[in-house]
Amino acid sequence: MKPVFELEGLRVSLRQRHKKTELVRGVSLAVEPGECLGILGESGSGKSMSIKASMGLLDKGFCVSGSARFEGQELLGRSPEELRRLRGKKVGIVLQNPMTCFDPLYRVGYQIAETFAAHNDWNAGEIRRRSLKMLEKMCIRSPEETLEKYPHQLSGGMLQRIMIGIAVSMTPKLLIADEPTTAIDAITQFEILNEFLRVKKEHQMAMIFISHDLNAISRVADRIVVLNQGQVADQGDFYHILHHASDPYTRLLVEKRAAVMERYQGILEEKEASYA
Ligand SMILES: Nc1ncnc2c1ncn2[C@@H]1O[C@H](COP(=O)(O)OP(=O)(O)OP(=O)(O)O)[C@@H](O)[C@H]1O
Repeated sequence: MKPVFELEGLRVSLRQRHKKTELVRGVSLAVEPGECLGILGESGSGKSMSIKASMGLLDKGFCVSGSARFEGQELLGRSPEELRRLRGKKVGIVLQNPMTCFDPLYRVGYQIAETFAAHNDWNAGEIRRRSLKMLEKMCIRSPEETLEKYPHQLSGGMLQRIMIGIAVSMTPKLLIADEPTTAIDAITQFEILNEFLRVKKEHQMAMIFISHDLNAISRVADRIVVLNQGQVADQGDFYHILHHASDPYTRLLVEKRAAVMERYQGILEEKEASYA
């Protein structure tokens, strides 16, 4: 099957005065149609940088080389306008902090409508109908009222759900979620992950799910690529990562997860004992 998206030997460096820092050092990966690829790695491992570099989201100071292809077409070297059109329509992107994606000065409904209008030729009535339908689908109560609200009047979880809803409404070929559950509490995190699972099942779209959290990734990803210091350290399905990964860095992530689970189990047992 032809990949929807692939990176081949992607390199990103930053030149500051006379110093050149390599941030991404030859990353190769591919996402098949209908597949969810998890990119796992600790803060600073190059997860966001790899995606931003391929989608034209980096400033001029960065130097990008190698290859990034979407549906077989090279992305590196394309004009900012071409890449802007690609993002939003064919590639949906959901970022870590939904607050930064909404303008605090405008009502949520206006901002949804603006995005819909920028990528489609829907008239005002169609935009309103689709906005309400999207909010209902994302399980937002009182959709009509929500459209009238300003971002600060909604919770982080609600805004994140709306961001996913906007991205999915464009029926992109690829949905990229960069740490979409990091800035929200555990219960909302659980709901947002369910949302991704539902979208994946319903739309059969290719997805990239970026996270430093092996638990979160294991719920949605079919395959996981582990990044460490700008390089691919390991890859395989969750079972492989959990039981057969040989890379020391990957093992460290797995052990950390086991330690967290053990601690969680201990707290639960303590609580049960105190109730008894
Ligand atoms: N704007 C920037 N200017 C200079 N260096 C940067 C910039 N953004 C990221 N970096 C550096 O690039 C490297 C990779 O960062 P990247 O954002 O891809 O990490 P990440 O794995 O996505 O982690 P996080 O989730 O914390 O963002 C890190 O060393 C980081 O310090």
